[in-house]
Amino acid sequence: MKWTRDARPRRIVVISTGGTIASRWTGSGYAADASGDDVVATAAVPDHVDVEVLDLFNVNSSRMTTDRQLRLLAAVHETLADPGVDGIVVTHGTDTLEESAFFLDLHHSDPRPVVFTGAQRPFGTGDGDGPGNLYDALQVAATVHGLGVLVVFDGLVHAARGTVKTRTLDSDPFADPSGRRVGRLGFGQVDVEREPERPAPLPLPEAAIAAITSTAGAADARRVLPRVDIVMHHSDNDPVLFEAAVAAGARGIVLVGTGAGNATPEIADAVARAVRDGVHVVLSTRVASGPVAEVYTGGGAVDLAAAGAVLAGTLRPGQARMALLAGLLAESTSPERRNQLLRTLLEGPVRAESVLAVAH
Ligand SMILES: NC(=O)C[C@H](N)C(=O)O
Repeated sequence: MKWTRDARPRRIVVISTGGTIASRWTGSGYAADASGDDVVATAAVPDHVDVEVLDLFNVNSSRMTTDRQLRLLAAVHETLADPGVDGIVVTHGTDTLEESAFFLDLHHSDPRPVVFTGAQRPFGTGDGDGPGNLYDALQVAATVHGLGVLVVFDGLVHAARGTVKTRTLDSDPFADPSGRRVGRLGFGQVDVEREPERPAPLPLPEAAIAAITSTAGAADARRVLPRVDIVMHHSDNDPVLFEAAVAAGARGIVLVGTGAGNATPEIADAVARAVRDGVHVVLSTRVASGPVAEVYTGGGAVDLAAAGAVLAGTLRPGQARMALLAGLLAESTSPERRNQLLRTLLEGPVRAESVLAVAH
């Protein structure tokens, strides 16, 4: 379906958070530095679009934190409280863009779009890709609705869910390795090829947002924000790092298995102990695409699931961690209900069961 727009002026708010699109040379490397106004000034603005800028923070996105992601979620929510706003563009570093975009998508209940974009080449360079990406993101934010949180990069439109950074430096760094993109841009139109599948949005995590904005500050936030770790399996791995995460106070751990989500009997025992102690474990994979699936025993996903791990579907580890974090931040009464919620948040369009049905 092709989306176009009439001449009614659209009000789009650009929320600036840093990344390469705002990065300048510091003398020893690039670092986020330029303001949101400066970033917007580099780009052409589509016809009939009025842009307002909100400078939220300015970091390279490898320095993203739960605290900052909650601030971003709250800023989006407050911005959309104004019915005169037509859409939002978030400029963000590409390293963890997939995490913030998905975290926001899990909580996004408004038909107005939130569009993430950034750059692979730095601010103010002649060959920079930031200005073009920002133009496209403004175009999409002013044109579509009802598609949730989107990622616009290099002329392509992706759903937040499932889309990850698949190339470190290319100008086309994002893709869903297990699915299809949402669409593409061209000649003032947005061509939407599929509608993203999204679970029912979660309510805003009010207690966590109150904690990070409270005067009690960091101490309060540490008490409320759950620690969620990622531990990767490999040949010769033992449970030491997994157990270190439990000892550090993790309330959730993403276990990144090999293959379709496999590890060892010793890791499966460690998972069972952690789950018994109230830690939520999600099983993802270090393979680039495809779902985790209960195929193998002897420490494989069959045993990890029996030990209490919840399978991450086709979500890669960073996004599986976001679903786990969102599940832990949501009000819930019992571990069983939370696991049920996690299954809903993790489950994507490609379901392991259907793959297994073919495999048997
Ligand atoms: N291209 C980028 O934006 C990478 C950058 N290091 C970041 O994520 O902030």
